[in-house]
Formats: sequence, C-alpha cells, structure tokens
Amino acid sequence: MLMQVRGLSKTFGGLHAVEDVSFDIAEGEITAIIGPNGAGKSTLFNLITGFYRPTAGSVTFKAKDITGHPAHRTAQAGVARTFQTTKLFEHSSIAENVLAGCAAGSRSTLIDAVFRTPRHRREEKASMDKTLELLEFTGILEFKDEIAANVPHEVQKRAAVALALATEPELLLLDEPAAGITEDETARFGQLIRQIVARGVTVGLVEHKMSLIMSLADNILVLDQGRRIAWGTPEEVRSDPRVIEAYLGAGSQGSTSQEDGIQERTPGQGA
Ligand SMILES: Nc1ncnc2c1ncn2[C@@H]1O[C@H](COP(=O)(O)OP(=O)(O)OP(=O)(O)O)[C@@H](O)[C@H]1O
Repeated sequence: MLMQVRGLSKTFGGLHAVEDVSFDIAEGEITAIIGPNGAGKSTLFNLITGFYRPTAGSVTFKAKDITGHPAHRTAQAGVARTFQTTKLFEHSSIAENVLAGCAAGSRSTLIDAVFRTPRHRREEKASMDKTLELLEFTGILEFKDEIAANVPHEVQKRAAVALALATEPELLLLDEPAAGITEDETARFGQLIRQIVARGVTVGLVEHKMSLIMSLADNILVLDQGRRIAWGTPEEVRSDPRVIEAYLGAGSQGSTSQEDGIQERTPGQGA
C-alpha cells in the first residue's frame, strides 16, 4: 500500500470533524473521497497532507509513519497536493509558476546561484526542460508566457497540477479539481488525471462532481459527519443504501433511483 490511514480523527473544540477513519491508497490507482457538505473531506485531506495535526490515528506513506509531519516534510516525502481555490503566483507567468515547483527539489544553494556555478546552470537548464515538458503534458504550453492571473480558469487549474507534478510526487492529491469548470472541461480534466496515473503517479481526489468520480475512481471512500460510511468501487458505493441516505439526508434535490444512485451536488453549495 502506498498510503495507509488508520483510525484518523480530528476534533475542533467539541466537534468531531473526522472520526476514526481508516482507508488505503493503493499504488497506481485513483482513490476518491466523497460525502455531503461538512462530511469532513477537506479536514481529512488536510490531515493526510500535514496541514492539520490529527487528534488520534496514524498516516503511513511508503511504510514510513508520517503522522503529524508538517506539510513541507510530507511534500518532501513524495505527497503533493492542489487546493480547492487554485493557489498560483498570480503576477508570475505560467512557466515561472511551474519553475517554482522545480526549485523546491533543487539542490543548488544561494552561493551556486550568485556565482552561477556549473551546477547551478545545469540545474537551471534541467528545471526549464522539466517545466516545458510538464506544460506540454498538461496541455498548456501555449500559455507559458502569460501572467497567471490573466489565463482562463481551466488553464490555472492545469498549471496548479503542473506545479504539483514539478515536485515529482509519488502521490498527488487533488482538492476539488473540477470545481468551477464546465462539463467539457471536467471531461478533459478526467483524461488528464488518467494520463497522470499512466505517468506513474498515484492520484487521490476530493470531488463533488459525481460524473467525474464514477467514471474515474478505482475506489471511493464515503464520509458522512466525519465518519466512514462506505468504501468500495463506484458500483458498490452507488447502490449502497447508507450512501444514498446520507446524500438525501443532506438535502439533495430530486428523487434517487437505483440507476441515478447518489445525486450530484449543485454548483454553489458550500465551499
Ligand atoms: N478549522 C476549523 N475549525 C473549526 N471547525 C472546522 C474547521 N475546519 C472544518 N471544521 C468543521 O468540521 C466539519 C467538517 O468540515 P470539512 O470542511 O472538512 O467538510 P467537507 O466535507 O470538506 O465540506 P465541503 O464539502 O462543504 O467542503 C464541519 O462541521 C466544519 O464546520
């Protein structure tokens, strides 16, 4: 197992945001985390990426205990993430943003940079090559010199993925990658996620768009009120009465048939 999460819990005051959650992320697979608003998805994401310290439980990555490690150490271990609201350097170009991700793994020092040592020049060239390859891979090479704030939302989202991949992660965690993009863009993003896995990077994602999850995920973890209520393949989860109940109970609109299974959340609800 690439990542093992065991009995993970997080309380805020008296509130159990995540309670005793266990699941595995298998190498080469796509694992999705779903659940109604406030189910604890973001909190769980923040726990496994080192942005929050758990109240209890453990996170193991490549057989090493990384429980409670701060975010930068978790990233160094090989876990990269994107954010619900894309965090780019808005005033830098798309290429400069991705280069910043490459720099995170650079070994050259400030002295190397000041004196432009051969090592520094070699690393600079390697970083630029890697940046261009990642921009091509994510389909945004033509935007490389554009200022990040000026490019379409879809391009920003792809740039955030390129930036995360620049750190050469083994596990990439995507926080609502399809939020705020159109259906066509979402389908194209799904293809990109498959290509990321084909590249050898394991993917975990939190997402509300059921069309994307159901067509993409190997396994789905379903949370409700902080607890794990289901785990399985899209087919297993879709027809699980507890899952349907959790979504209906959370106020989804419309009826649910066996075929429809759980309802897609309408845009604009929650964060
Ligand atoms: N920093 C915090 N301090 C206090 N309470 C928090 C904090 N972060 C989350 N919570 C609470 O923990 C619970 C789980 O929230 P979380 O954001 O993890 O859910 P979610 O499933 O990601 O929801 P959404 O789909 O709306 O993004 C909620 O009741 C939320 O109000």
